[in-house]
Amino acid sequence: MLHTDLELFEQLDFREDPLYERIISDLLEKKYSIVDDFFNAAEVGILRGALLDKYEEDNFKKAAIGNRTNEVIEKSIRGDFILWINEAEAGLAENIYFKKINSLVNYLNRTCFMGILTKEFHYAVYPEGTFYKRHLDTFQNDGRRKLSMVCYLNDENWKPENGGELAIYTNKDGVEEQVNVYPFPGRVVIFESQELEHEVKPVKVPRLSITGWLKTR
Ligand SMILES: O=C(O)CCC(=O)C(=O)O
Ligand SMILES: [Fe+2]
Repeated sequence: MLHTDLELFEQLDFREDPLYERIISDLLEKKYSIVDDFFNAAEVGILRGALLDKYEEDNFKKAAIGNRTNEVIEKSIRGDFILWINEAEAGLAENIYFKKINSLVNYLNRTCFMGILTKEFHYAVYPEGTFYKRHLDTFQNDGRRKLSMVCYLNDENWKPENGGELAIYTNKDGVEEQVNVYPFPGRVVIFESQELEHEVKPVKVPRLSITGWLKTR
């Protein structure tokens, strides 16, 4: 087999990353992965500050269901407010975010041929009393969504009693199981968009996050 110098260089350059390897094996095994402290407290603080500034400037809009050209606002299904993030216009906070996400995406593309070409992310605020009923993310009519990623930006005092847990419904040999993921700050949950139904339980204290999708086209 012939190698160009570049290919050889890329192989030498490759370093196995234990965290990313764990995410990949979780995804293969159970279709989801939960990583605590994907973002550290300082990073979460910066991201939360950026989110709150934009929220207070009234830049968020009620989230809709359906795809982006055929949106319907349905409060009985979801009650969050969102702001799409444009990577080309990313500020300091968003750059911190994308740096880490891009590193993961590069690793996934390099090691498991996932072919992730595009991403889309939005900030989300779930005010008190809101929720997002059980759904599949392809419900958004977007079959290109492969992996869903949610990063929680709540403050360090977040308690399970605040509600707003993400319930992921898994299926083991035809038996459904519910996995509850509490939205602790810095935690990231990644799951297969087309495989796992999930819901956000009613929140009792405003709940902050960045949600996004890694897509094949
Ligand atoms: O915020 C979460 O935990 C999940 C949000 C979600 O399911 C979505 O936006 O599609
Ligand atoms: Fe979802």
